[in-house]
Amino acid sequence: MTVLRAENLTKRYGRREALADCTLDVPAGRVVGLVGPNGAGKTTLLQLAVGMLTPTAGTITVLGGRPGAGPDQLAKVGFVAQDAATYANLTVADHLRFGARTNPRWDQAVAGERIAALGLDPRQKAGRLSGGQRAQLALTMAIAKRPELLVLDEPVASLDPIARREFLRALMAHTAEHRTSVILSSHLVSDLERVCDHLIVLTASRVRVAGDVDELMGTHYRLTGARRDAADLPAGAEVIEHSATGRQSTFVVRSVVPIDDPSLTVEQLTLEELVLAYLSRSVAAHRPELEAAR
Ligand SMILES: Nc1ncnc2c1ncn2[C@@H]1O[C@H](COP(=O)(O)OP(=O)(O)OP(=O)(O)O)[C@@H](O)[C@H]1O
Repeated sequence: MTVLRAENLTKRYGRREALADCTLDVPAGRVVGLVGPNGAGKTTLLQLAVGMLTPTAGTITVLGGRPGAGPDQLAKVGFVAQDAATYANLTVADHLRFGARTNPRWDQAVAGERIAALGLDPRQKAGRLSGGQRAQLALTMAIAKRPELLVLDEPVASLDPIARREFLRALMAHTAEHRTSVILSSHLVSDLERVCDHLIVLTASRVRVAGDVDELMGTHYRLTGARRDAADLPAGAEVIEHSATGRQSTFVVRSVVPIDDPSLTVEQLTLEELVLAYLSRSVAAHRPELEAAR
């Protein structure tokens, strides 16, 4: 089953393209990491997925339905926005009561346990919580809804390192137990490396690469050897990043067939290195003088 399918999905604000020609097919049951620089279009894609925005062109379906189309669709998707929106004048307990009234599959036990484990005072008003505590409250609301898909826009950005680790651990435990699909955006690639099994890299409004992490790790390589042009690499190797020092060339390539060239040293990449290669390619494309100087 597909959790999110997008075909030529485009969102424009006037003449500015926030997302362009995005085609994706994300299988269910994955924890998807959405990564890209500021302004790449991550929030736009997530808001299209939950129905807060409508496409300018193209289509998007989530769990087989149109995002935001009616109560059934809304109940299936939990969303935590970048600013972890909560109601400043409502207490933590009010939030849980509100969640129980408005969500048909609400799990009060899960909500209560999480609030207790976090040490949050149920009588505290949300406006008096710290940014990180508000993020935790918003995540609790989203989890207790028992959604089939959790969409989290930079959920750990406001958390300290320990809280971040706990947050991701709780998220993983929950998704494993309830088989929830998750799409989360983050700038912290090392966090994504720990928790994600599917990756989408978005730069300058476009999807640069998307796929299961295992598949991506098995088709990307670092090649090092005597200085040469990209044209002299084995057939089928798509160059993602290229640098040269003195007599040596280094390439990050994507290739579906194994690289068999004794004049090259072939190494596996970490997920972080793979992501950085795509991000730096996008920087080079926007600053051609950098590429020329390499
Ligand atoms: N309401 C809006 N009106 C006009 N332009 C917008 C609007 N919302 C977003 N944009 C533009 O769309 C582009 C993508 O924005 P988006 O918020 O999706 O990026 P992002 O990848 O989530 O960035 P960040 O990592 O900084 O949160 C940006 O150029 C942004 O300025």
